[in-house]
Amino acid sequence: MTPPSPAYPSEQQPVDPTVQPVPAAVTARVDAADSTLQNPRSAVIALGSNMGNRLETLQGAVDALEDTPGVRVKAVSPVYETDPWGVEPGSQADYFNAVVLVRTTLPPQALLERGHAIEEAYLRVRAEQWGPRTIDVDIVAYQGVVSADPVLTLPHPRAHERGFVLVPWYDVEPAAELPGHGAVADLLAAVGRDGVRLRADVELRLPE
Ligand SMILES: Nc1ncnc2c1ncn2[C@@H]1O[C@H](COP(=O)(O)OP(=O)(O)OP(=O)(O)O)[C@@H](O)[C@H]1O
Ligand SMILES: Nc1nc2c(c(=O)[nH]1)N=C(CO)CN2
Repeated sequence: MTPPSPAYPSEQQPVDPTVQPVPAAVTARVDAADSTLQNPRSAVIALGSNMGNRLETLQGAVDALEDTPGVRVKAVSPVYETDPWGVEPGSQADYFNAVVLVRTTLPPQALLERGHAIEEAYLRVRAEQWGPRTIDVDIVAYQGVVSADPVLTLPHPRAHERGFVLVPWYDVEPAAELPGHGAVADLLAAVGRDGVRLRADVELRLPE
């Protein structure tokens, strides 16, 4: 009878058969996430609502962003009441719009997913493009990132032509630049403030 073979070959370290080698791509992703954690990025988020209690919903979205691990809300713009953009005039209720500046250790895709989760929490229905909604959370810009990926296009592909984004963004960050498009101040001068009215009687709270 042959003797049982030793548990480990005598000249080698014990090998745990349940441990798989970590692929280099995974190591690179973990390292990249580590460096993001130590180095928060700034992002600009546009909020819009034209169904239900618009102010309460916008405030809920601001609070939900602040409650997100890895997201700090740094500034919240005044609230603007705006004509629905991109649709037949009078076909939808007016929007409340605002812009939020955040610092985040989340990568762009995770920030988008958080935005979608907030939309779902407010029972947003995606029935038609530019249709009415309880809440819309758009990532306008993420640091200087430029990407044509349709799942997350950065900067937002239509931000530069939307007064309802540029007006509140300019309020909270007058020197801002939209990557690939130039200064927000110049874009705003070109687009104008038509259909974007300050609602000085309401305001969003910056979470403590
Ligand atoms: N920068 C971005 N911010 C938010 N969503 C984006 C962005 N870039 C691409 N998307 C994608 O766009 C898809 C449609 O988004 P959404 O339903 O909010 O469009 P919309 O608000 O009707 O129109 P618009 O994109 O013109 O604001 C989302 O599922 C998302 O994956
Ligand atoms: N005024 C206004 N119009 C819009 C808005 C919005 O937030 N405000 N969002 C849209 C799709 O993102 C389409 N049209």
